[in-house]
Amino acid sequence: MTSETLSKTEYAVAARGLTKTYGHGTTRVEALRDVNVSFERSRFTAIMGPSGSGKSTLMHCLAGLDSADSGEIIIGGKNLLDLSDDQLTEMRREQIGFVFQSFNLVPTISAKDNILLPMSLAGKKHDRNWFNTVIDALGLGDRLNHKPHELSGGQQQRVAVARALLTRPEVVFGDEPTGNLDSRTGAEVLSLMRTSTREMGQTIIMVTHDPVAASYADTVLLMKDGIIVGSIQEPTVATVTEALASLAE
Ligand SMILES: Nc1ncnc2c1ncn2[C@@H]1O[C@H](COP(=O)(O)OP(=O)(O)OP(=O)(O)O)[C@@H](O)[C@H]1O
Repeated sequence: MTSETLSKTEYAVAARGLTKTYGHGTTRVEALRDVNVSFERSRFTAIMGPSGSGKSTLMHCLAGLDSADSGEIIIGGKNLLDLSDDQLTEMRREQIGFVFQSFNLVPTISAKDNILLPMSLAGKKHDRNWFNTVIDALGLGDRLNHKPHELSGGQQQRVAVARALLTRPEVVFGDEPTGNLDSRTGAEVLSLMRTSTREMGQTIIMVTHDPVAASYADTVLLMKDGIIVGSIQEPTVATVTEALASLAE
């Protein structure tokens, strides 16, 4: 498929022939070996696989945080590998949202200002209706004037999710977004992420080690040794656990 045909599809993110190698000689590691993958719009996808299988490398390359050696990555009709550094920065700011394990909120400003920060940095005004929709959906209405340290871990992560959703990015990437939360709070955040795909049309791609977190996704992609080796539709904790066990064999 060419970049032109990829950009016209219903995919929010698509990659073809992605390779990434770290190191040289005896320390050479092929972290991605000719990865071909497409992520449909409005779907929640979890990427799973054994340690070292290439999950983080794939996510970092797809999100433009790391550069692939070859291949193409199409987001919003553009091939990331063709963009200049400035264009890539703009793409990350406008088309890509991030939710990290460690929340990454600015401690000195309120929840509301944290949520608005990417738009303020881009010099853009936010759409008040959309802001209210996101805040209502995430149940943050009475927490907006609090600073991050005045919020629980779950509330802080909901602020991070709201911040990611507010720009209406083409895709939100999550890196173990519930890794620092207890199971009940994690379940709440995952449900909200799932709701954002169903009710707001958001596309989410999440890397996780946790079969419970993955069971909230529509699809689980399984990686091993730098390639995608399978997928599970409508995953359950049991099907994911079983698939991971068979990958480890
Ligand atoms: N900066 C780096 N320099 C050298 N090798 C690296 C680097 N980053 C990753 N690797 C190697 O690339 C391979 C894939 O790593 P990656 O972090 O993508 O795997 P992962 O599936 O996310 O692992 P984990 O589940 O442990 O986080 C591993 O063999 C890793 O050691």
